[in-house]
Amino acid sequence: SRLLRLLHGWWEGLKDFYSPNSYVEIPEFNGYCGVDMNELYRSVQLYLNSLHAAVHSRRVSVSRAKNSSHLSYTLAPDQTMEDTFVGARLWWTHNVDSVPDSLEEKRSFTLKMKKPDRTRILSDYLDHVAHCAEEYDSRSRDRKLYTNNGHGSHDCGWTAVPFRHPATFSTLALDPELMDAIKADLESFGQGKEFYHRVGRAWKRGYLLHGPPGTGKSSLIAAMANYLHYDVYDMELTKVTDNSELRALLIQTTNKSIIVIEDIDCSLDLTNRLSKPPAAPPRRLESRRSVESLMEADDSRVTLSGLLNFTDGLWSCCGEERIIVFTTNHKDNVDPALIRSGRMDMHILLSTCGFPAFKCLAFNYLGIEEHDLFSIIEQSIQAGGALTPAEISEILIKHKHQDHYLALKAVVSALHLSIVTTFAQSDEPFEEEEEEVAASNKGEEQNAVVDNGEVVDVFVNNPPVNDSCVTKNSRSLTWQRRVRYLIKTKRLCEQRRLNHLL
Ligand SMILES: Nc1ncnc2c1ncn2[C@@H]1O[C@H](COP(=O)(O)OP(=O)(O)OP(=O)(O)O)[C@@H](O)[C@H]1O
Repeated sequence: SRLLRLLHGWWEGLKDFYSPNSYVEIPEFNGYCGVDMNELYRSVQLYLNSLHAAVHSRRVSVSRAKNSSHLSYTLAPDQTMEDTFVGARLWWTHNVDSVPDSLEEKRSFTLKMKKPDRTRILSDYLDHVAHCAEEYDSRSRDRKLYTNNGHGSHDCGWTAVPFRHPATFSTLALDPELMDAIKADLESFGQGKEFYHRVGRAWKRGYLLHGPPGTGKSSLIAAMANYLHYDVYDMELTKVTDNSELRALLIQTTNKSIIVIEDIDCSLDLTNRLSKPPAAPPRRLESRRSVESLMEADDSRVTLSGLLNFTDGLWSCCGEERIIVFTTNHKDNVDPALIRSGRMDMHILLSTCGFPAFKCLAFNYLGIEEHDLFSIIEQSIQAGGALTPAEISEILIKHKHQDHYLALKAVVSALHLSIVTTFAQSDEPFEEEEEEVAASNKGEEQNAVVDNGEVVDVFVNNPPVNDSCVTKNSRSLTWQRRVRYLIKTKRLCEQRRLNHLL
């Protein structure tokens, strides 16, 4: 058989010599032992998949991984597919040979091209294949949502589920300028490989999302992950035993991922750099690990310096293309060291719904782009009506089977209620002149009543937003001031009812 192999090799060599074509073999494994996977083989597989092997070749193998929503196509054995690159024609063939006395198979791709093209394009073409494969992989693979299960052992690491959050930048109700700024920042980060290498910085970026509950911090993270096709690592800091476990978790994260620590201000007492006990246990700290654990030596818990190292120490550079996101409802409660520029590069304030953001929600939930009540809603927001996107979404969901008018009227009522609530809580004094004018608007108190816990007010059908009264000295008194005055004098709703409402 040795002689036969020699003759075969000699014959193949002779054929190659006289053939106008050149052949490149790309085996699945490097060497003969079958353990060292050849990255290029996988790249070719992905590349051919990206060229829609299913369409361009007569016979393909199709597979789907467990829990995956994607079909994966590969050239069937002995099938060939043509490609072109800078004017050259190339042919890929998939070879699958059975290994004698074994159930295993030996797989490889053969690339055929004209001999002159080999020196001209081969190296560039293979770079192109690897690059396209990487792109395709990051766009088409199923992404994962990881969480640290926190059983206390250092090797427990992360557990993953498929990441299928539907939030995208088009479903997100956000100020358009802010949205554009975030998208531009993400894009420049995603394409920043060369830049980060050139300036000697780790290819990572930090975002601090802050704002009241229900303003879309989690939704924005999901939209960012969907936009960049990244995995998400949702780190529960209270489940991390100490700094070395934190480091171990960091090392296990993959490139192209977003590492999220939500509610950073109440995950742990990180403002306490010295080992003194905190005044009160942090809100979400488990009782077992509360005060006592914080009093222990630094290396037995997660400390601020551990977290600082996590975000920008040497270990944070062990991967590439990673984003770290902190969220908080109270930015002031977060240690400034943790969110200084360089660690948290972009601070994003998410707050109550502006009018463009409201329009986005109205389109998403009701499918409308315009409505007569929109102008009242816009004016009500300008007048101080403050509802979070979560609150507006709730109202729209509740009324989604009703007439659009009723749904939007409910939004107007809620906006006015929020104004009334704010004014009722304010103790800003009125000027005498304002009181005088407000008191003369008797009609309003008749119409503006509280009915069954809902504000049924004149403003819905008869928007008073721009309808300001003019005082004797030609000073205008806005309707908001009148509402405030009416509340103050208990004409709008007597205190008892207001209390009930609030
Ligand atoms: N900006 C937004 N655009 C679209 N929907 C939003 C937005 N903000 C909130 N929502 C809706 O409200 C729900 C809650 O929002 P989300 O969890 O993102 O808020 P959050 O700011 O992270 O709140 P928390 O601080 O309590 O975690 C979401 O499921 C989403 O439907």
